[in-house]
Amino acid sequence: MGIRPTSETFPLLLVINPNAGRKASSEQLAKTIQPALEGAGVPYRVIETTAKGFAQSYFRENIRQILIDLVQSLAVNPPPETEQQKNETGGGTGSRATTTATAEPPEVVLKIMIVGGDGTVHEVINGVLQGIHGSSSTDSFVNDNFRPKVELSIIPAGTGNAIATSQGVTTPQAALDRFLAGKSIPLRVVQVSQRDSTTSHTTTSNGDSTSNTTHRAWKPVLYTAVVNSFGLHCATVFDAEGLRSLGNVRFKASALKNIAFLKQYQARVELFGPVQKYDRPSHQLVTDTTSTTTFPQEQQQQPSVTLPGPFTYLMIAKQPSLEPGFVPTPFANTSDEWLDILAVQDAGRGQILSILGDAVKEGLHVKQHKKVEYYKTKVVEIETPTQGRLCVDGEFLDVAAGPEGRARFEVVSDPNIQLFHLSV
Ligand SMILES: Nc1ncnc2c1ncn2[C@@H]1O[C@H](COP(=O)(O)OP(=O)(O)OP(=O)(O)O)[C@@H](O)[C@H]1O
Repeated sequence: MGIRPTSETFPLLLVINPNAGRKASSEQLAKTIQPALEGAGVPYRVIETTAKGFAQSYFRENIRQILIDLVQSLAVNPPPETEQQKNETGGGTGSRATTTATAEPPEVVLKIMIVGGDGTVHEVINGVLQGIHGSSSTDSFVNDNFRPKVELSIIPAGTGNAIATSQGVTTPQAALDRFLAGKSIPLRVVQVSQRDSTTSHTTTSNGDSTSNTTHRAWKPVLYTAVVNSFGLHCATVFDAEGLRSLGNVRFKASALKNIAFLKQYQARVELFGPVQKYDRPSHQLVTDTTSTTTFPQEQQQQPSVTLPGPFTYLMIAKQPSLEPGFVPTPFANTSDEWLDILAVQDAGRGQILSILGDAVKEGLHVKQHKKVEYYKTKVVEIETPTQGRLCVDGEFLDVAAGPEGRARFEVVSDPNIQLFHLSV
C-alpha cells in the first residue's frame, strides 16, 4: 500500500501511537499538531498505530512503494526551489526532491512525524531500514543513483522521550516549531548484529568426499537509536514492562526492586578500533594510546580494550539523556560515529545508588565515581558465559551462551542510506 498524494505536495506522514506515555497523543494531535500543520499549509496523512509492532510492519511492508509514490509525485509536481534549499541540503517542510547544477541524482526526502515515545520511533526506524534493505545484501532498494533521505520529526508523547529530550525538546510545541523552521540534524543509528551460522558443503581436493564448513558472517538483527544495555538497567526495563499500569513511576519502582536484590551479570565486553577513555584527573576524554587504529574491525583480530566483568550496569548509548534530568552518558552525540560506553563492574548496592543519584547531576557520576568507566568506541561486542539478556531500545534480545550468542554493535555508516535527520 503506497501513498497517493491528494495535493501537489507529497504529504508528511504523521505516525501517532495513541497508547504512548499518558495516552494524551490523540488529544495533542487534534488540539496542537493538526491546527499548526494546517495553518502552515503542510499536507499530512495520519497513520494511527493499532498495536505493538504495527508501525514497524507498516513501514517494512510499504516503504518501497511510498518512496516510489514520492518520486512519481515529485516528477509530476517538482517543487519550486526555495532560497533555503539553494543554500543548504536540509530545511523546508514538505517531502521534496532537489537537483544541483552538477547533474547529481535528485535528492528525495520523505518526511515522517512521530507522535509518541522512543518505542514508536524505534519501530519506525526498524521498519524503514528493514524495508529498504530487504532480507539480503542483494535485495537492497538503494544504490548510488537513488539515495532517499527519511527525515524524522519527533513530537514527544511517550514516557522517557530520550531522543527528543537529548535535543532539548521537551514539549510538543517546541518540536513543532523546529519542524516548521525546517531545522534538522543527522540521527545516526546503531546496527545490532549476531553471528549467522550457515553450513556449506565443500568437496575435498581428491573430489570424492565432502565436509561441512560453517561460515559465521555477522547478520543485522535490528537497529537502535537510543540505548542498548545489560545488567541492572536491562533488568529494570524488563520488569517495568510488567508494571505499565503504574504509569511513569514504573521505572522507579522496577529500579528499586532490582537494586534491593542487586545482581552481578557475567559477560565479557570488547571494544574494537580507536577508543577514547574518560580521564578523571583531567576531566576529559583522551585517546587511549594502547588502542589500535586499525579499522574496520574485520582486519582487527584483537580488541583494543577488554572489560572482563562481572557487570552491575552497562550501557552502549547514542543519546546522552534517557528522560528529563537523567543523563547517564553525557558525551553521547546523536550525530557522531561513536558509541558511548558506560560500564560499572562489580559494584555494591551503596555504590550503584550513589552513581545513579549523581547521573541526574550533569555527569557527576562520570567525574567522581571510581567504579564508573566511560569510553567512546566504534564497535562493541558482548559475550555472556550463560544465556543472557540485552535490552535494545526497550526491546529484549535473549542471547545464547558463549560465541554463538555474541552480539555486536556499530554505528551505521552506509553511504547509500542517508536516512535519518531529526527535525529538532
Ligand atoms: N495502539 C497501540 N496499542 C498498544 N501498544 C502500542 C500501540 N501502538 C504502539 N504500541 C506500543 O506501545 C509501546 C510504547 O510506546 P512508546 O515507546 O511510543 O511510548 P512510551 O513507552 O510511553 O515512551 P518511551 O519509550 O519514550 O518511554 C511501544 O512498544 C509500541 O510498540
